[in-house]
Amino acid sequence: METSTSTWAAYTLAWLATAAIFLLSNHFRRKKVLNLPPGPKPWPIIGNLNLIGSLPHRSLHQLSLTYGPLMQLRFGSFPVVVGSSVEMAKVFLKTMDVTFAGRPKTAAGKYTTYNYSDITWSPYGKYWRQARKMCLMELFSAKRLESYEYIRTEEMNSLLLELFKSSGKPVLLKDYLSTVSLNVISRMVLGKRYLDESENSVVLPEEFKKMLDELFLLNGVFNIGDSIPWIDFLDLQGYIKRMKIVSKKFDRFLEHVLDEHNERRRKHGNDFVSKDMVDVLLDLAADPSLEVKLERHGVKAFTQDLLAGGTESSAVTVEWAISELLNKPDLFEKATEELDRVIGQNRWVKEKDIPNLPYIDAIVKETMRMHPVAPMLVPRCAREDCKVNGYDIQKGTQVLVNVWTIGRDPELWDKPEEFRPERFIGKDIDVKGQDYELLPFGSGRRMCPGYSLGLKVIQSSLANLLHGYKWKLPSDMKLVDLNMEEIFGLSTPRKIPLVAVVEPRLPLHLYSL
Ligand code: HEM
Repeated sequence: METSTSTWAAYTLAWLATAAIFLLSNHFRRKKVLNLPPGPKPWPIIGNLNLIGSLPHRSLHQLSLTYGPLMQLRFGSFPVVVGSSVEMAKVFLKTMDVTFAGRPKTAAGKYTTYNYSDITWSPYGKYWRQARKMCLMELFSAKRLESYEYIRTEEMNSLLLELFKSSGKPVLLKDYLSTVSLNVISRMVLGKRYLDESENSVVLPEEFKKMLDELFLLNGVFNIGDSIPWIDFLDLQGYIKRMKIVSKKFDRFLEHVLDEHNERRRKHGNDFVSKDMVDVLLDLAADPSLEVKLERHGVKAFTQDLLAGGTESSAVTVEWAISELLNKPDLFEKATEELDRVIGQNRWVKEKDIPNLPYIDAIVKETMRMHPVAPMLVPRCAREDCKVNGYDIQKGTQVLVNVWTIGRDPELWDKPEEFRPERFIGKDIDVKGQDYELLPFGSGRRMCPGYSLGLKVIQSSLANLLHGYKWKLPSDMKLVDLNMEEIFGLSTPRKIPLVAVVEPRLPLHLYSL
């Protein structure tokens, strides 16, 4: 009996030893065979998170100077690959776009976008493809954008009037800009300003702007729990708590919007005509032929994406443009010389004038080169194991394309630290995802679907702000005091919002719009 027990024990031991050797050898063979891109050595548990500061695009830029344009790091337990050159951007966003068209799973996607039901965070697949088709055919078609031009003009006029009322006094520019963007997008998406105090709204405009700022920040931050999942429940930075709070506030607002839209639909019966983007989304949600059903939470998630995407980014870009120009007064002169020559002193700039204003266009491009709203785009994710430049990239690896680094590459740009719009004059470089040295909207399948709306709002607000007003810093501030630092989130605004003083520069009758 004793002999048979010890025989069994010996058998089991031998079996376990063989299994362990097999598993270990497999593990080492796999490790040896994988040829990962170069990168800093990761620490246990935290990986390379210790190397990432509060401005991650700058930290990764520094690392890329050591490890090259294709490097691999570990954020906690997850591999992250960073592309920092035109060639790498082309590989990730063009040549191998389908492979890298995924998005990583993040707490932000889960808690703030109805469990990845929006466009930005939804995984690559039928649902997302259908969403993009809706954007292309319905929401952002040239015809639809044109049909909303009158909204953009009315809102622009009210910005120009409001600024006139504050002439000579210090103004917080971003507040004015985000009001215009919010009103434009709100009227296009929701059918009315909604956030007017006079409209008895569920959320006041100031509160809504704070909600958007919070949403943008939380969608861009490095939440440690995303990288080290087993401590996720501790919510060490408190971000998840904040995500839940902000998404509850959005949900209350979006529920109200959908109820009102459905009520209007019921009231008009068969005579109902869709007039805004929520109507279009509700039409699609009711369409039985849709390949993937669009549920109520999907309509809410899309609506939130459109409101968020459309408000913050344009305001941030115009604020940076004016800040850079304040730093270089001679550029103001060049811009106003062009405006006076092309538009004249007796009218405001219209959207159709933009193609005739190459210097304004160059200022916008130069601002987007130096201050891309999303300096590393929105993270992508490898959908399968693959090879890039001979290196192995494993399925699930997060991919960042550092367009901030590309914008500072001295081999591409002469004196890249200088704000010089002239560099774009006579050059055939555009921002629409075809020229990989300038990708403020990304490129490829996941490129920003709202880019043409964003560009229209940015170009015409900047042109009119420069045409209609002289800009200076408040009298108690000198140029050297103008802090040009940024903060990181899903957008990258000025750390200290710009305060400036405006004086009208056109005949006064033009300001009674
Ligand atoms: C200055 C204006 C804007 C800038 C700089 C900007 C920038 C970007 C960038 C860099 C991306 C990620 C692209 C990628 O992953 O390759 C993106 C995605 C997106 N943007 Fe924009 N955007 C702007 C305006 C807008 C507007 C006006 C809207 C909608 C009203 C919008 C909606 C979106 C959406 C829904 C996505 C996610 C696309 C997807 O994952 O398929 N954006 N944007």
